[in-house]
Amino acid sequence: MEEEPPPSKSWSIHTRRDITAKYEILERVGSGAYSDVYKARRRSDSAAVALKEIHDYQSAFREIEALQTLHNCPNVVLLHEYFCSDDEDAVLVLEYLPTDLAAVVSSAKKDWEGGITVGEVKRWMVQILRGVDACHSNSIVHRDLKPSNLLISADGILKIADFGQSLINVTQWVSRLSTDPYSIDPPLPLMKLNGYFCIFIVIPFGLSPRTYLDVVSLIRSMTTQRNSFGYSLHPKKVDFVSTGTAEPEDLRMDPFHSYSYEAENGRVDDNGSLTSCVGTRWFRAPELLYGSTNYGLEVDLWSLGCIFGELLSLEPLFPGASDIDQLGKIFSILGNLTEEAWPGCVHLPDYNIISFGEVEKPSGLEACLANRSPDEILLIRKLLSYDPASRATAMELLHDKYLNEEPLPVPVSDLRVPSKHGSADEGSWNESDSDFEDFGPSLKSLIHWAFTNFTLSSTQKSHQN
Ligand SMILES: Nc1ncnc2c1ncn2[C@@H]1O[C@H](COP(=O)(O)OP(=O)(O)OP(=O)(O)O)[C@@H](O)[C@H]1O
Repeated sequence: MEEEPPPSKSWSIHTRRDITAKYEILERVGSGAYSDVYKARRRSDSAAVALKEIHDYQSAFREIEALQTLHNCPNVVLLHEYFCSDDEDAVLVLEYLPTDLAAVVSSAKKDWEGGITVGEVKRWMVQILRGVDACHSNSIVHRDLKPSNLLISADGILKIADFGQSLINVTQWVSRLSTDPYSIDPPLPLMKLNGYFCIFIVIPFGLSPRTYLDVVSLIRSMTTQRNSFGYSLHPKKVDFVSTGTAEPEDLRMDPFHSYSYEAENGRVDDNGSLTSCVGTRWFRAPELLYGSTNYGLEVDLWSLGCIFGELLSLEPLFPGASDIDQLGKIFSILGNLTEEAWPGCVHLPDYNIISFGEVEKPSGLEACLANRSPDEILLIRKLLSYDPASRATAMELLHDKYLNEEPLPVPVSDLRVPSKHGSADEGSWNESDSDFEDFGPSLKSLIHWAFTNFTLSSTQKSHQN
């Protein structure tokens, strides 16, 4: 009798000998816009791992770069290893984390009398802030912070995951350029940041995944040497940033901005136009909703405000059904976005394109966070500031009075950790839009962009001097 083909046959990951030799694939545990995630058992020691098969190579590279940079951060998911070849999807081997913060909120809402205790809320917040602080200290913008991307181990350790949209904040580095990249022969853009030399490389579109990663590891493994300008590169003090997936014109405006087609209901926008859509709508900062192309790490801080608000109220703060509705929901609570609230906001690309009626009496955060203490509301307000520069940083919040006074954060071992289940909210998370990257043109024009920017920075610097 002919044998039934195993159901796994259609899953490409099951045909990957290099992977199946080391890991026994057990079941699919999740999927996102770019990936399928499987639970697996490592054959050598039976440890549970997650195999994340990423169908978009740019997203895979971003995630690999970010997780390598953040390796050993206790509140960031651990990347054990990855598999990558020219003609197959990248597969990341991650520590397996069985649940997430969305499940905590959902369980608290449905099953926990009194919801999440203040001590628990504080412990979740501290863990999230530590993870975000690690990202931001490494100039990594996550850009898609939301409860379902905050994974949790069975013993209550929260870890930030899904760095597929993350980017290194090139703008910040370029503006802090303190050496002349043109003095290096052969020309290699070199930046110095906090005593670290950073090499700026432009990755051309079309480079095969294998070659890309070879280039990356070559740069990482550079040994100590003196270049013609007299700077020595220490292997542990060399990092790199890469880009190369957008039009040079676009990059000129925003080096780390990911231009994308916004997918609504699983399809590309009717007009097919490029948008500045990153992150999940409910957690998206107003500057992004208004099409900003020079945003910074602060977009994550707005998302944190939304996440913390949800931890306190067990409801999403701004559950917008479209981008316009999203802004409408924000204004109805916080008031209109005006020059008074954020000087310069009128210059946001879409500010004069989208108009809203005046909200005479915004309901205020107090209305959404009924029964919460003034300190809790104040903490959320520090994050949900319209002016990105006024948002509290993750480090500042870790020192916030609220988190350091009684009741103190409970020990991690006292946290209630629900198993992950199909919650009522799940559809809502999935409802979030996703981005499909558009890859850009030639290496030559990208390099041109990089050098133009470096010229500007150098010129600005010499003017200052
Ligand atoms: N390390 C892990 N351990 C256990 N499950 C995981 C892990 N990583 C991801 N998952 C599961 O897989 C799902 C999809 O993963 P992830 O969010 O990283 O993918 P994505 O394609 O980038 O998703 P999104 O559409 O949200 O951007 C997660 O919601 C989670 O359920």
